[in-house]
Amino acid sequence: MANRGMLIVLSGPSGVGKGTVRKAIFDSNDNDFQYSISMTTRKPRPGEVNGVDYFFVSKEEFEHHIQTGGMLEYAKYVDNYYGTPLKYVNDTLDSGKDVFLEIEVNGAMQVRSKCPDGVFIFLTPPDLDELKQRLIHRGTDSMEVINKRIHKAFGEIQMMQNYDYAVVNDEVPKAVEKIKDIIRTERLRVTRVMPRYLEMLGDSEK
Ligand SMILES: Nc1nc2c(ncn2[C@@H]2O[C@H](COP(=O)(O)OP(=O)(O)O)[C@@H](O)[C@H]2O)c(=O)[nH]1
Ligand SMILES: Nc1ncnc2c1ncn2[C@@H]1O[C@H](COP(=O)(O)OP(=O)(O)O)[C@@H](O)[C@H]1O
Repeated sequence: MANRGMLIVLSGPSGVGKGTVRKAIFDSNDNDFQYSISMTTRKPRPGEVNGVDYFFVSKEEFEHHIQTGGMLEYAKYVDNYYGTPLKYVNDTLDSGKDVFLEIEVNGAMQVRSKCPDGVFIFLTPPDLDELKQRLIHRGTDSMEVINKRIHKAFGEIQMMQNYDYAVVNDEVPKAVEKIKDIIRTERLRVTRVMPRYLEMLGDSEK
């Protein structure tokens, strides 16, 4: 049986550039992990496609998934539900492939308690003014929603200490390289430990 895959969790405040950085990672030709598409009750933004960006569902459908144990984690974020469907993550990890989640901090902490051996990466803005500028520049949210997201960002940034790594998203290509380096290092750490562990098992069986 293949070794179970590694779970990689990227989070950080809204507008920091998680989506941009994640897309750049997945567009690069050396990418070899799988993106877990989240479920949300948020309405699609122009250009967003169901089953590609998110699974867009009703509140009732989302709550049904929660009640039937179909979510690895979920959170309510600025009036909407967001969550990670459990089956895809489990099946993909079981097949030996690494899975990449891009989720907010409360969900990330739920994942951390269920899968402590995951790799938790926090993407942080150079400063809060820049974060606000990015949200305004993106042009997808009303000023009211932007202010709610910035307000939330204060608390989110304090959660950074609960992550294994923090990466500043000053320039996208640099952040992408740092994240790829982290993943490479973590993979080496696992494969370095494995043979020793297997050797020890072998010894004890002698
Ligand atoms: N807990 C959790 N958060 C999610 C999930 N999918 C997306 N999010 C987060 O929900 C927040 C809002 O997402 P969205 O409305 O798409 O806004 P955007 O990330 O700012 O473009 C972001 O912080 C996302 O990372 C998920 O499956 N679970
Ligand atoms: N390093 C960066 N420098 C400047 N702008 C950025 C950077 N990364 C992302 N952006 C821009 O900031 C806005 C928010 O990025 P996005 O990926 O949607 O954030 P998130 O998914 O974290 O909410 C977008 O307009 C994006 O083009």
